Amino acid sequence: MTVTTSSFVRIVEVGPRDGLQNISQWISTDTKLDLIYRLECCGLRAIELTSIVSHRAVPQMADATKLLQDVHVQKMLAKSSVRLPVLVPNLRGFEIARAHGVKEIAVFISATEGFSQANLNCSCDEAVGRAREVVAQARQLGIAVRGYVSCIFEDPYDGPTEPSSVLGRVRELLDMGCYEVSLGDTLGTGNPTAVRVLLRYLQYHGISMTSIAGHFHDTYNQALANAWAAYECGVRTLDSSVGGLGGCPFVPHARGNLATETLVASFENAGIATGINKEALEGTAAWVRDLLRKG
Ligand SMILES: CC(C)(COP(=O)([O-])OP(=O)([O-])OC[C@H]1O[C@@H](n2cnc3c(N)ncnc32)[C@H](O)[C@@H]1OP(=O)([O-])[O-])[C@@H](O)C(=O)NCCC(=O)NCCSC(=O)C[C@@](C)(O)CC(=O)[O-]
Repeated sequence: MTVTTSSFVRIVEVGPRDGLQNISQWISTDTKLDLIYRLECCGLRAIELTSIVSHRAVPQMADATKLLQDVHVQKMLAKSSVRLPVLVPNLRGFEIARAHGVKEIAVFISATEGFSQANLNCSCDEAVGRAREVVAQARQLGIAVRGYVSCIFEDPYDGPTEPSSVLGRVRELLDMGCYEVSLGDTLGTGNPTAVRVLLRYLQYHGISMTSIAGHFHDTYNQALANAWAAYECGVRTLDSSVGGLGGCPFVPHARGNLATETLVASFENAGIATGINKEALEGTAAWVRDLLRKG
């Protein structure tokens, strides 16, 4: 692979949503807003703000509406310089997002049944149906939609995932109008070989890597290597979370995402631009670690 200084990778920061959603201690709305503001100041230009989901399922996201009403968030939403997706599982979540001026949402499905039931309380096909309704309405209103497919390598309840299941779900999301599909190694059991095999399989079946993002959890310290494997296969969008926060409440022993500061340092050191201020990001990561230590 030839790496030139004109190479670029786009980072989608998922810290305020995926990063925080599995933390049991309550994090105040002000602290969440502070995190979002700091991330923006680091130069991140795609920040997943929150999710509008059941407060019983994910208590940490219960203040999504309050967060979206914040004056600074409203100003950020009014500008077009930062993409600020909000995760929604159904039309109800979409309606709330829309009413608060959200210009981008993310819908999420699983490649596997066990996780779909645990996460969304419905089958994969039902989840696709809900996503389709949401995407149709969003598209009519000019709201951009990102899609996620979870459990690309393994499901915590069903075991290994068939690549054909991933392909089918990716196609469905793209066909319904998602501009990009983020592939979630939800358990973090992937490795660079598995990433290459899956991405080549998707490419072989006509999926363009320009419409794919990588979302790697770091359970076995493979997330950075997996990000590189994805990059080598042509993926130019990678999800990560400052401080390596993250995990899904419906994955037993879930571990964090690839840390944004690790991703940025590794790619910048290899001459691949991220547009992010490394020093400011390190400062924010230290702030996050301090915050969680204090509890
Ligand atoms: C999808 C449901 C709601 C279905 O839940 P359900 O029980 O099938 O649906 P329901 O319609 O019967 O609603 C249950 C309760 O949720 C409420 N409700 C219903 N919809 C909403 C909404 N939009 N916003 C707020 N509240 C809502 C509804 O009002 C009701 O409230 P209650 O009567 O219990 O007080 C539920 O299963 C849920 O919220 N699940 C949360 C899933 C979640 O957030 N998971 C974590 C994110 S996914 C992830 O982390 C993976 C990813 C994306 O990062 C990629 C990767 O790593 O793989």
